[in-house]
Amino acid sequence: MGIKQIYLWRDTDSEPDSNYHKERHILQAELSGKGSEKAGGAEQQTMSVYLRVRPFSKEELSQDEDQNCVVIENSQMVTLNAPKGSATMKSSEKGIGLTVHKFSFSQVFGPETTQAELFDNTFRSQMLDFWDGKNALIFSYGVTNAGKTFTIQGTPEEPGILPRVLDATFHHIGDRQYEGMDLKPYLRNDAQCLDPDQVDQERWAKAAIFASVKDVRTSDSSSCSGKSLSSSCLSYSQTEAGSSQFALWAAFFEIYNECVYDLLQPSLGSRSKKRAALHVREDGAGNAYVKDLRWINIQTLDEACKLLQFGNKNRSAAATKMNHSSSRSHSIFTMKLLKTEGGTVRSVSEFSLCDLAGSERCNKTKTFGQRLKEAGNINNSLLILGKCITALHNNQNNRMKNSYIPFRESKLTKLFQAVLCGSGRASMIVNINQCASTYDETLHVMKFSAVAKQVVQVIPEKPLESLAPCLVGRGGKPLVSTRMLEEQALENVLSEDEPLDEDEANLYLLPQNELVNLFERLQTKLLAERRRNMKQEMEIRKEMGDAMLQQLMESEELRRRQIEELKESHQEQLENIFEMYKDAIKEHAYQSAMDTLENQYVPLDEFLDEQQKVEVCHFTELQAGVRVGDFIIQLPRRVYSFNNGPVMPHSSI
Ligand SMILES: Nc1ncnc2c1ncn2[C@@H]1O[C@H](COP(=O)(O)OP(=O)(O)OP(=O)(O)O)[C@@H](O)[C@H]1O
Repeated sequence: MGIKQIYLWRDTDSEPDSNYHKERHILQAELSGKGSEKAGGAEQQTMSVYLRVRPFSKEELSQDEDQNCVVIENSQMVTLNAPKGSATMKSSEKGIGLTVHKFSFSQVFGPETTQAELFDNTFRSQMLDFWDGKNALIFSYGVTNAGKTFTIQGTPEEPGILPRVLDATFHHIGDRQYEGMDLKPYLRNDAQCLDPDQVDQERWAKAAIFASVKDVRTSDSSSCSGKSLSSSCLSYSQTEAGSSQFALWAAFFEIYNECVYDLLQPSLGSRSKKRAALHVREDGAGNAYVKDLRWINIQTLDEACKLLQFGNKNRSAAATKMNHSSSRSHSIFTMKLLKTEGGTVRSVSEFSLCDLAGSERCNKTKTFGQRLKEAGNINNSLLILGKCITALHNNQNNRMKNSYIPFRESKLTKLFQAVLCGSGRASMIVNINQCASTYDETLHVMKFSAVAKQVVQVIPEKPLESLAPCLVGRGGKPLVSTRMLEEQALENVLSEDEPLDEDEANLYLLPQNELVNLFERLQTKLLAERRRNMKQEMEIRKEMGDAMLQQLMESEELRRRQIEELKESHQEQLENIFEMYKDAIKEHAYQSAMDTLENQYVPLDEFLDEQQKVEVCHFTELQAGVRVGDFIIQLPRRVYSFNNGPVMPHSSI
């Protein structure tokens, strides 16, 4: 396969300082060949994505899993051939998709690659970054049983990347171990100065973990043997001279069903107790960290291995059809290296190794109930990791159109957001097996990694956060002003790494009047710039004002039209109601008239009878009236004759 072998640390006879710088230079030269470039003091580099193909196991060979599905073309190219019966083959028979896929990687490692070869050719540059105060992240990705844990942790006989990084780091520290245990990582990038009580607590916590590991070690096989790897693999030299000292702290946690659990919590042994999930919070600078995560100070490889062993015991593992002991959680081992000088913390760097849960999809693993929920959460966080990587890549391709990157949608991506965005170097190891039965899942993994490979990381030469860790005391109160630390750090950057360029250096040689002129010119420039900015701001404000006014007018017009329409419809309704009333009144009047008529109706016979009666009555009255009239006429005469005797007929009174 022709993998390049580079044993940089073998040269133990030469000067330590020169060794270190020589290593850096060679690695930088290597990196420049792998697509890294420098722009404005920042290093731009596509994310390193390595492929590791694991060998077949005896059972797999006996089950006819070897169907030439994975063919390694060269050190960077691999071909996948769809086997008969796979979904990919069936789709291609229907005319959808291809049966052959080619993928390229930063480097491809075949089944015969040893753990040492893999480590030497991949992650050393990140380890040097870590020693240099920068952050690093490695994550392993692949389906269950593809060799992720083997690559990250390995076995006692074949230690993986993590024990190798630890071993190399302890060799790098050598006798410059900061024994005090009173400087501890705090939040994401800061350090805390512990008082004696707190130091005692740290010691007890550490002792409690190690006490329980002793029992485990006899029964459990550990991936990390605790014996130095230097003799078997590489020899490391102490690299930097000077008064620096180092303190290494480690944490081990897992993300299971979107909950973060501390794997270094001793109480986890008891099955009845429910584990407490930890919260993911943000520090003042927006960096995510796990609140209340247990950090243990480790001073030897043996201690580190015990931690790993302790955490592994706690790791939640659930049976699936594909691999009975498969891990169903993302496990993350994080180291923080505090570099101190004269009681001041110069830098805090972080190195995380993330062993992702198997990436298989639900249907394949035949999962139900709790397992289905697990699979859903695992797939979700991996899906979001994929989405983040795709969005990062898309944004880099099209800088005008920045799309949303969903870092916050899963704990995993939230925690690694800073590194993925360039606060450190991130790399990915893709693990695959060659089995025909898992071909479709493997193809899915390969497609995901193809996108990841295109993500460009812009890593500042000196990330500011690593320059200025804030030292805090009990309760997180700053002990030293951050500004002072920043100034000191800036001073360091200027004095050590960035010699003044020619123009800046010449400034000191200029006579005073020229300096005054230069100052005035700069001041004029500054004023012009400010004026330009102000003008721009005013234009923007005006544009925004106009747009708002326009919007207001439009909404007012809309409202006016709505009111008008409402008025019209009300008017219409009123008119209708009025018409209805009018009709009702008419109807009522007619009805009343009819009722009255009906009440007053007299049949004709009755009416005629009645009329006759009336006439008879009238006649009778008339007759009676005549008689009365006669009587009245005769009355005076009668009265006279009564009084005076008989009177003359017809004489008037
Ligand atoms: N490169 C390799 N050489 C030899 N054996 C390997 C290699 N890679 C993996 N194996 C073996 O294959 C098996 C599965 O590997 P491992 O447990 O690392 O898979 P995994 O991807 O981590 O699975 P899971 O997702 O379930 O954790 C183990 O027995 C391991 O020892």
